[in-house]
Amino acid sequence: MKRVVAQGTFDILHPGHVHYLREARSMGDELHVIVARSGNVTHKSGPVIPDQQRVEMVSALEPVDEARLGHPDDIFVPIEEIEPELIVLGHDQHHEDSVIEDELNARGIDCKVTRATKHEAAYDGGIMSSRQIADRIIDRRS
Ligand SMILES: Cc1cc2nc3c(=O)[nH]c(=O)nc-3n(C[C@H](O)[C@H](O)[C@H](O)COP(=O)(O)O)c2cc1C
Ligand SMILES: Nc1ncnc2c1ncn2[C@@H]1O[C@H](COP(=O)(O)OP(=O)(O)OP(=O)(O)O)[C@@H](O)[C@H]1O
Repeated sequence: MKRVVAQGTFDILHPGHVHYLREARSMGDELHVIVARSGNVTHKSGPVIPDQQRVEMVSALEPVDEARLGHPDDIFVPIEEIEPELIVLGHDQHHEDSVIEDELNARGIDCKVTRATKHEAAYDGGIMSSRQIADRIIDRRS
């Protein structure tokens, strides 16, 4: 069984998320998803959907075998628990591949890191970003 890990905020779901999770799942036999705690989403506006609700929605997606809320302080704790062979970073995730690889090595975790591809909308008007969906809601409701 090759376990693969994907991760992210997954605030307002869209086809870009489905693409990423399908691609990550295709790289192994079992897909585990770590959902970022809102307190750890500091590089952009925090999610509007509560932590447990984002986990519930990600768990319901077809490529996902298991989704869990991330650790509050140490992002490598769930990795140590899951013991994946591969971590699949999203195409635009701000984490540096080499920094994660170095920390995995430092902790003696035998796990590779790769990056997924970007998904473009397959039709006119598709919105492939939670932030853009939120912006449109604000725009249309104000
Ligand atoms: C390998 C890895 C493990 C992560 N584990 C956690 C975690 O345990 N807890 C958490 O809150 N976020 C975790 N994250 C999420 C990030 O710290 C960051 O919040 C996440 O990339 C969300 O931003 P994004 O949706 O823009 O990618 C992890 C990210 C990576 C790459
Ligand atoms: N269009 C897309 N194509 C491929 N992967 C995507 C796409 N959008 C998001 N992802 C991936 O899904 C994971 C979770 O993404 P995230 O929750 O940051 O969504 P987002 O829509 O990019 O958010 P925001 O618009 O708020 O920045 C990340 O690994 C990200 O790279």
